[in-house]
Amino acid sequence: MAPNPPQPEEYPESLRAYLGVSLLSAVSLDPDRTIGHAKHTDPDFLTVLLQDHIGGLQVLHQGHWVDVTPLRGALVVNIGDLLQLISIDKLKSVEHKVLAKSTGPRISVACFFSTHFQESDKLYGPIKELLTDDSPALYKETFIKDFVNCFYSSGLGGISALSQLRLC
Ligand SMILES: O=C(O)CCC(=O)C(=O)O
Ligand SMILES: [Fe+2]
Repeated sequence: MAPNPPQPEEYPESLRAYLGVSLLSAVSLDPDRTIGHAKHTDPDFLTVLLQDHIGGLQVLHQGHWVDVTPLRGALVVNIGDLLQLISIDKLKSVEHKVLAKSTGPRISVACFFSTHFQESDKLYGPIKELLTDDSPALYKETFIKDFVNCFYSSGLGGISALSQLRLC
């Protein structure tokens, strides 16, 4: 029998404080009902994606949309906006979208790492150790709840929540 997965309160404190807990969400796309999932970056720290064999996920790479080949059992790890914010652009969130395929309905399982599922009054800004004269702060500090609210009020494809916090 598979062991029970650790519960969020069992995660190491350092991981919980930075990346938060995860939310699992199944995303299904039926080609008869939709053309896909609009382009966006994820408003979290990391997203781990399990896909099926249908495919459809594309990432923007050097100005071109590139298909992510669906590999059975492979996990796709996307960097989210909050990791870009705290790493002051050392790690960049990936723009992605999903196209519905005529070959059939598609199911993916996304695990979003963020802290907005728990009450927190922590302000997120640049990791202090990364700040130097050549690498100054690029974004205003933010509460995760404000960041996520901004993401949802901008809508997919709108002005990203991250760019609204950009200092220069
Ligand atoms: O279904 C996928 O492969 C990606 C879904 C996604 O980008 C999201 O839920 O943020
Ligand atoms: Fe996404």
